[in-house]
Amino acid sequence: MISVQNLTKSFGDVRALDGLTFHAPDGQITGLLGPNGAGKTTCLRTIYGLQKADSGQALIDTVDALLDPLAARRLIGIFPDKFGLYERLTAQEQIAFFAELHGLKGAERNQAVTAVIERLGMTELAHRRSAGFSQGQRMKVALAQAIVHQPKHLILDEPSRGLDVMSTRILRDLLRELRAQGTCILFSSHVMQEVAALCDRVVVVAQGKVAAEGSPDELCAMTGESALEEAFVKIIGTDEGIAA
Ligand SMILES: Nc1ncnc2c1ncn2[C@@H]1O[C@H](COP(=O)(O)OP(=O)(O)OP(=O)(O)O)[C@@H](O)[C@H]1O
Repeated sequence: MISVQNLTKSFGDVRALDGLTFHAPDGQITGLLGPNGAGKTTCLRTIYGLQKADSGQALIDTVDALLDPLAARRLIGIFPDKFGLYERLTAQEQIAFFAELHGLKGAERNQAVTAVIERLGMTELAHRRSAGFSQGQRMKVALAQAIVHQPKHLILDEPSRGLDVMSTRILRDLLRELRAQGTCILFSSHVMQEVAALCDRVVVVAQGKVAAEGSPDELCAMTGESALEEAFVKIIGTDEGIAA
């Protein structure tokens, strides 16, 4: 479970997070939906312990990410907004490196790496260096890195950007499978279709705070709209920064 309480964060005059509070339960996919600049990435970076909030609390199970960012990170798999790969490493070496960072060693590490490569259908890529990989191939390596240690929590920042239909489907199938296994999945997006297709719960963020939350159906009912896109526009009062 990931729980965010009253997070605030300012960059100079910009208030990126302004008392953000929400809860992402285990075994559910929670989507942070908001226009450009709403504070989604800042929130995810805070939960992952990459950024210190000015005040508030981000709990991963019982671990406070602001007090103990390293412990928080161990409980989470992260699919970041910009995934840099080590171009000289093969996909397999790259994934093994991340497995080691998460404390897996020897036979346990090798088994975990082989399992994730098979699960994501990457066998043909495994021994190729990542220089020259397509966007979809890069996505698979980044995803494999994020889940190789079988984290109980998975955070994804705009996961389907730049992906073709096949890669998007692989990603969605995997997220649904992980949800069924009880993983707490939190992802940010400003793509309406992605959120409507995947999320059990949607947290609508605008100007660093929660503007509304609920299932896609609840948000539609709340606003008297039949489509999530229209509901969203009604909630935040503009369609700027949102993709269908
Ligand atoms: N390191 C930083 N320095 C200065 N301002 C920042 C920094 N990081 C974020 N901001 C500002 O904080 C606000 C929230 O940014 P954030 O990246 O969290 O939004 P977002 O919802 O992820 O947007 P997008 O959908 O465009 O990625 C924006 O106004 C942004 O310009």
